[in-house]
Amino acid sequence: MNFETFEPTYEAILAEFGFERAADERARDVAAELATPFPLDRLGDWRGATVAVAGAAPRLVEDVDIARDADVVVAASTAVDVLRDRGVEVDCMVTDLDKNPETAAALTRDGVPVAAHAHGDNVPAVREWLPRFADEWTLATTQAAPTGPVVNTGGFTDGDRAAFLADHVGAGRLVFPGWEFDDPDVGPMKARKLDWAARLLRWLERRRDERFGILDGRRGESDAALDRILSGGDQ
Ligand SMILES: Nc1ncnc2c1ncn2[C@@H]1O[C@H](COP(=O)(O)OP(=O)(O)OP(=O)(O)O)[C@@H](O)[C@H]1O
Ligand SMILES: Nc1nc2c(c(=O)[nH]1)N=C(CO)CN2
Repeated sequence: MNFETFEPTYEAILAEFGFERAADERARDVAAELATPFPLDRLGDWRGATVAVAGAAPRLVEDVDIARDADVVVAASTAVDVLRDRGVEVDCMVTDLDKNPETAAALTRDGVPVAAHAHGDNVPAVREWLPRFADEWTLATTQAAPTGPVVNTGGFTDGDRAAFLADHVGAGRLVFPGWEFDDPDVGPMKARKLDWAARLLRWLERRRDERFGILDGRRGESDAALDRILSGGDQ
């Protein structure tokens, strides 16, 4: 997805959370100073592949085999550690550097790509961690307009950004170990972020003409929200 298509949804997210676009843009510009261009073919060839997009819900420990059986594994944040502890190596990590940046830095040094996200509320982490990453394996991302080496392939939370990235590079089937939208153990802010993750994955599902089982029971709410945002625009 390109930014022009993502922008109306981005605006709706900013409005709901009270995030400032200018703060996201400042964060993006900090990342642009620290990162180098990352041609997306450096991810490897995911075209037509079954890609597991691993989320960090507690159920990931029961879903590990879904990742193990996939052609490609792209994992969000702490999902990487859960999978690696169980013998599943990831092909890419997607993170906003807020929980396990040491894992991300080590992956880049081992030649595993990490999509590191800069947003208005993580600038100190961007400044601290991007210089410790191996440039060649660091894909800097933004949710604002892309600039220089910093890209935006769509999405908001680490997990749904991973799915949008996989889609962007031509993934075949997407499967979703470690996802639980109605997780009773998350706080109110995380729950609202997960609501957006569901809407964004619903949007991706519609665009791809695919069915993601994790969305069963949630499509009505997501469609209503999406239709308010997308009516008249590029669906
Ligand atoms: N029940 C869940 N709890 C946490 N994450 C979930 C859950 N279900 C799906 N996910 C996905 O897994 C991702 C990684 O979650 P984790 O809690 O490790 O990281 P995070 O850095 O707090 O995520 P984010 O900053 O994107 O909210 C989330 O971004 C979300 O997309
Ligand atoms: N400005 C801002 N952007 C974000 C934030 C956040 O807390 N603030 N959290 C995200 C995923 O958790 C993704 N994007």
